[in-house]
Amino acid sequence: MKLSELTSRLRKPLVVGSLDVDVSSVTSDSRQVDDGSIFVAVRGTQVDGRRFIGSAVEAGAVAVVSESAPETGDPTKVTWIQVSDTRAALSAMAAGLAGDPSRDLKLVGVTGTNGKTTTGFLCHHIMKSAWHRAGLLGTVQVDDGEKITVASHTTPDAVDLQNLIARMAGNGCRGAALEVSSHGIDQKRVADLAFDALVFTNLTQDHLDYHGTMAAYAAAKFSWFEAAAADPRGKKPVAVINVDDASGAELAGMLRDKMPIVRYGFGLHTDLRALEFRQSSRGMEVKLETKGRQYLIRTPLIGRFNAYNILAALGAMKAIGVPMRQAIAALAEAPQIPGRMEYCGNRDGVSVFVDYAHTPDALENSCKTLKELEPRRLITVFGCGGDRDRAKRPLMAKAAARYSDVCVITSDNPRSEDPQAIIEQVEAGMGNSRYKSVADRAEAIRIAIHAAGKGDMVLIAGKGHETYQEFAGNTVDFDDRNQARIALAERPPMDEPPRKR
Ligand SMILES: CC(=O)N[C@H]1[C@@H](OP(=O)(O)OP(=O)(O)OC[C@H]2O[C@@H](n3ccc(=O)[nH]c3=O)[C@H](O)[C@@H]2O)O[C@H](CO)[C@@H](O)[C@@H]1O[C@H](C)C(=O)N[C@@H](C)C(=O)N[C@H](CCC(=O)O)C(=O)O
Ligand SMILES: Nc1ncnc2c1ncn2[C@@H]1O[C@H](COP(=O)(O)OP(=O)(O)OP(=O)(O)O)[C@@H](O)[C@H]1O
Ligand SMILES: N[C@H](CCC[C@H](N)C(=O)O)C(=O)O
Ligand SMILES: [Mg+2]
Repeated sequence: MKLSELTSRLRKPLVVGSLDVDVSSVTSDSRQVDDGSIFVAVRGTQVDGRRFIGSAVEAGAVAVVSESAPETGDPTKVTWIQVSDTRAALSAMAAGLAGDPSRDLKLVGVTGTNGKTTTGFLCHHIMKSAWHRAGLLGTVQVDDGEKITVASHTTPDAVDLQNLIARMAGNGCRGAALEVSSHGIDQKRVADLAFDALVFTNLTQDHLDYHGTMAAYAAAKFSWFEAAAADPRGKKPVAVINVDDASGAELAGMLRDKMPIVRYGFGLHTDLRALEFRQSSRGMEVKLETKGRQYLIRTPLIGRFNAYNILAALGAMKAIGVPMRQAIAALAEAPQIPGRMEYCGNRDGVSVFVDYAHTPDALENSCKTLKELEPRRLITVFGCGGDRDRAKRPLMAKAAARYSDVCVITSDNPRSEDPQAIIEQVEAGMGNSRYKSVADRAEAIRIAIHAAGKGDMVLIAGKGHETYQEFAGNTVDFDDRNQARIALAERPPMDEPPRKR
């Protein structure tokens, strides 16, 4: 492709050099530059990508995109393009090179603090049952329609994203579900995708390390909807919004005259309304009303929060034209979503669940869900990630303490932080509740499962599907589910009642 075909997509570029150049790829990482690449020098959160312009040119870059005027290099050899927003330029060029693949399939995007992965999996499952092939992209895995691979980000960078969507379309996927993180929106990773349905699940505290304030965090989420309303890119996108959530209601108000909206929730003034919800340890039933008709949904998922995720998925399916009855039938066979309320077995009457709750709201929801199943005691093992929102640590403690009989505070992914210091910040929120702190996560899981008695439930929260634990400078293999199974298998024998002579 000629460089000129891509620069036509940029906002007011200042070009020094020739546009009649063949280009093969675009990247913001100098380490991925090849002959014919365009190097986009992004000023990142850690380093300024302009530092790598020299090495990118040496590696074969034929064009450099930067927010500053040419400084190095020879514009007769390397074309220099100055723009005001390099992340936007990266996204626009990536879409151009990939051939705007989001036009070729129905694309559902899901944003919100909690529930993106779950809703994404549900949409993917329903689309697959309706259309045979569908794509999925999110925190846990990527399904390109032919192969499933492990994901590195919730929302990958614009180049990987565009290429993955192109692969899905090429593999015959008629639709795809994509998790849209606030980082992804803010860093314009999704800026050049045309969505058919944009789902908003909820907004509660997380990621303040990145966004600074809840207002900025909300603004990032809202901007994705506003952009789609202002520039639908040839589609007629529908916003699917949880209006029981205060931010969701605010968003629906903002979008009222700008795009079609499907409002969902348990409250009145919804287009998809849950009327009743009943659960057991084996699944739940939700009675739903839409357009004056009632439906009964049966699914193996549990938890009121999952009733919301089901409404979100059904709202998205409605937006992309999957018939309601077909979608509901598929939900009866909903898959186990890795690490989301995943049942890990029962021994001696002790049952163990692993869940990815790593925000105050999620932890409260998962503890409450298990407590509602009336265990003798709920024992919760959890910790908080390092190098992430610190303000959520005592709040997660408060949420866990509220519904658990005993907590075991441990390490999540400490990353560069001191594990003990994180634990102390968690302890600050425990109040007078019963807890024990054990920094070693395997040991904490073992202690919780071995201390449990008949009728108790153990919840291991925070890491869900993760198969590693990240410490300063080293990442080790670690899987809560395996640790839970090991601890269950190694449970010491229960005290036998004394035999009568
Ligand atoms: C804070 C954050 O979001 N960082 C992401 C961001 O990095 P950045 O733009 O700040 O990059 P940087 O490290 O400062 O480097 C600046 C530029 O120099 C380039 N560089 C750097 C070194 C070099 O030798 N050559 C070179 O060209 C880099 O490629 C980059 O373009 O863009 C990178 C490329 O897309 C991401 O890999 C990186 O994710 C980091 C690893 C990360 O941990 N991100 C997390 C917080 C994240 O994105 N999470 C969200 C939400 C999770 C959820 O709630 O589900 C997600 O979507 O996964
Ligand atoms: N709709 C919801 N509302 C509140 N909590 C939820 C909801 N759905 C799931 N949860 C809780 O949040 C945890 C994470 O769920 P899920 O992975 O679906 O969210 P996510 O938005 O993808 O999270 P992440 O941002 O980390 O990728 C679950 O394990 C559960 O405890
Ligand atoms: N996508 C989230 C996942 C957090 C998971 C938790 N285990 C942690 O490490 O804090 C993040 O990167 O903030
Ligand atoms: Mg996710």
